[in-house]
Amino acid sequence: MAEERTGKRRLAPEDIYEIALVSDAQISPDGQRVAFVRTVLDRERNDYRSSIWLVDVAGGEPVRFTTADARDSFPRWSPRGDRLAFLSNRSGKDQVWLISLGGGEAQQLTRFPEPVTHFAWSPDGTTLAVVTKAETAEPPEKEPEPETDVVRITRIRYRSDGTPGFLDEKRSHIWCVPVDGGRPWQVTSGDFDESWPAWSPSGHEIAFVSNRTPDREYNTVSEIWAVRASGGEPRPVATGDAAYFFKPVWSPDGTVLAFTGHREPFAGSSRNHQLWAVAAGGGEPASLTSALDRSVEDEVLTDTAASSKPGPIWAPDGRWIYTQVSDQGNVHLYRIPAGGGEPQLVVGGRRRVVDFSLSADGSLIACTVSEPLNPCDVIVCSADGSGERRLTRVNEEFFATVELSEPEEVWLPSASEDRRPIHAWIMKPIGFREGVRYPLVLEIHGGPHAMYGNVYFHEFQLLAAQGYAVLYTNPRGSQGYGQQFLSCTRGAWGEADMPDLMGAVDAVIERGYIDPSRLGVTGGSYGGFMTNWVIGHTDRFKAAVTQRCVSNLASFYGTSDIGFHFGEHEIGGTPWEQPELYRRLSPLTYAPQMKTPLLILHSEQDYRCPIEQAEQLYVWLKKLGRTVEFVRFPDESHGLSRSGKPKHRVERLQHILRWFAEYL
Ligand SMILES: CC(=O)N[C@@H](C)C(=O)N[C@@H](C)C(=O)N[C@@H](C)C(=O)O
Repeated sequence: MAEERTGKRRLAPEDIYEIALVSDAQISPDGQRVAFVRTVLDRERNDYRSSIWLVDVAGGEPVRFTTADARDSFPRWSPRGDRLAFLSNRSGKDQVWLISLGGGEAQQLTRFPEPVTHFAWSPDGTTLAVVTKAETAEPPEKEPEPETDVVRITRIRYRSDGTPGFLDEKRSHIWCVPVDGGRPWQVTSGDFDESWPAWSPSGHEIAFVSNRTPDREYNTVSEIWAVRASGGEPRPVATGDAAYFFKPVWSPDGTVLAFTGHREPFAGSSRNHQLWAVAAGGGEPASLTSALDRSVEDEVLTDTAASSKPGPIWAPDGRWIYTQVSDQGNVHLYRIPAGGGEPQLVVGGRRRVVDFSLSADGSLIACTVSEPLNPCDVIVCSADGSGERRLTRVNEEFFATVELSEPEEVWLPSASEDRRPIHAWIMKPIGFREGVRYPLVLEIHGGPHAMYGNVYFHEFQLLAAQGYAVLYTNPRGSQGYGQQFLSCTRGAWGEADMPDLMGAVDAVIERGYIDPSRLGVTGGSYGGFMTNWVIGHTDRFKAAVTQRCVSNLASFYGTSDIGFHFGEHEIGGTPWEQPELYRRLSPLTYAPQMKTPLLILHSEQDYRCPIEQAEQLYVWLKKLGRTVEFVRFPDESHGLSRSGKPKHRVERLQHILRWFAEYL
C-alpha cells in the first residue's frame, strides 16, 4: 500500500525478487561496449538466472546478449574484441562457451567432466587457459555411479562452505584449450591446486596461484608460480612460507609480475592485502602500497550484490596498476605507480566499486558500482576517473515505487576508555516523525575483519520499512581503518569491540528519537558471535537474532572450514594449550547470564560456522528456561543471506521481522 506522504510503498522481504544485480563490467578492447552480467532471482524456479548483456559506452539501452535459461557469468572479450567467452551452466556444469559479436548462437567450447572455475584468453586470442578439476578433457560417457556413499576422510581440510558435501581428492589444474578446434592439453598436474591463470604478454608462459610448499596440508601459504604454456615444470616467482599471494598479472612488457596479498599466511584475513611487484623471473617482491595502510581487496559486506572479485590491472603503458582499495566503508578504484609512489584515486565517493576493467588502450574504465540507495549500476569514465557516465539504470523503475531510508554517516564515541570515534551509519525508520521515540536494531558485521559501508543492504532497509531505526558500525577489528585497528580484536573477541558497539548505541539514544526500552541486536557469523556475546554481557536488549553464529570457540576450532589457523591466530594458540582463553572468549560460557529472547537462525550445510555452534547454544538456553527459538534452513550454506535459495532468503527475513515484532 502506497504511503499518502510519498505515494511510495514500504519495502517488503519479497522485493529481493524485484532487484536485478549487475556485475563484472567488462569493457571491450576498443572501448566501444561494455559486457556485464545481469542476475535475477527466479521465483518460480526458486533459483538464480544470469545472462550476459551489452551496453554501448556512448549510451543507450542495454541489450541482452545471451538468452539461455541458465546462469551465464564471467564474460571475457577476445583480444580482437570479436568474440566473448563466458562461463555457463546450461550444459549442467559450468563450461566455457563462445559467442561471436556478429550474433548467432553461443557455442560450447569445453566439455570437461568437471566444472570450469576460471579461464583467461591468450594474448593472440587462439587459446584459453582454463582451470578445472577434470583429469581428462573428454566428457564422460555417463556420470559414474559412486560405489558407495560412505566417505573416508584423510586430509585436515576436507570440506568447504558452499560446496555440496565434502571435498574430493581431485586437484584443480590448468589446461589450455584452442578456441578454434584442436585438442586441449594439460599444463599443470600433481598433488597441488592451481588457480588464477595469467598469460605473459608473449603467450609463452602462464603465471598462477598455488601452494607448493611441502607442508601445504597444514599451512595457509599461497604462492605465485609460472609455467610454459606448452607445459613442463613450473618455476617459482614469489614463493615460500611467508607467501600469502593472489591474483598475478604481468606488466605489458612482461618484465614484472604484480599481485595482491601479504606476508603472514597464518594471519589470513586479519592483515591488509597489499599490492606487490616482483621481477617476472622471480625474486624478492616489493610492496607498492605499504604506506597506504589499507587493503587492496573489496572488504565490504552486503546482502545484495554479485561480485567478480577482480584482480589488479596494468595500464597498457606500464606506468600504473589499477586496484580496488577498501577505505572507511567505501571501496574505491585507485591506480598505483608501477615504480612506487603516491597512489592516485580514480573512482571515489560514498560507494563501492564492485569490479572494473580497462580498454586496450587504457583510455577508458568500466565499473560496476553500488551505493546506499542503489544496489548496482554500470558506469564508465576516463583513465583518470574524469567524465564519469552511468550506462545502466537497472533498478531505477523499481526503486521509484518504494521508500528507502537514507543512511546518515556518523562517527560515534566508543564506550571504551579511549572513547575512540567509531564509524557508523544510522537509518531512521520510514515515516519518521519528530518527537516520536522509535525502537532501534543494532546490526553487527562479521569477519571480524570485514566492514559495513556505503552500499545497499536489503535487511537494513527492510527493518527501517518496518518502523525500526537501524544502527550499523565498524567497531575495532573492522577493515578499512588501518592495520592497528584491524588487529585490536586478536585474543579479545567481544572484549575489544563490545564497548564500541555499546558506545554507538548510547550516542544514538542521546539523539532523543530512540526508545531505550526497545533495543534489538542481530548479526551474522562473527556478527552472530557478537550478538551472543552482547546478550551474555548486558540485558539492555529486548530481542536478539543470532545468525550463522559462533558460540563455542573450542568446537569452532575443529569444525569451521576456515581452518585451525583462524582460531590459533585470532584467539591465541590451540584449545588444548589455552583452554581458559577459549572458555573466556566463548559466548556459550555466558549462556546462564543470557536473558534476552533469542532467535537462532542457521543453515544445515553451514561449513564456515557449522550448525553445532547453534545447537549447543539452543539446548543450553532451553535447559536454562530462556525464551529461545531455533530455525534451521535445509540445503543451505553459510551464504544463505546473500546467495541462498530465494525462497529461504525471504523466509529468513520474515523470521527476523517476526521476532523483533514480537519482542521489541
Ligand atoms: C577466510 C576467513 O578468515 N574468512 C573470515 C572472514 C570468515 O569467514 N569469518 C566468518 C566467521 C564470518 O564472520 N564471516 C562473515 C564475513 C559473514 O558475514 O559470513
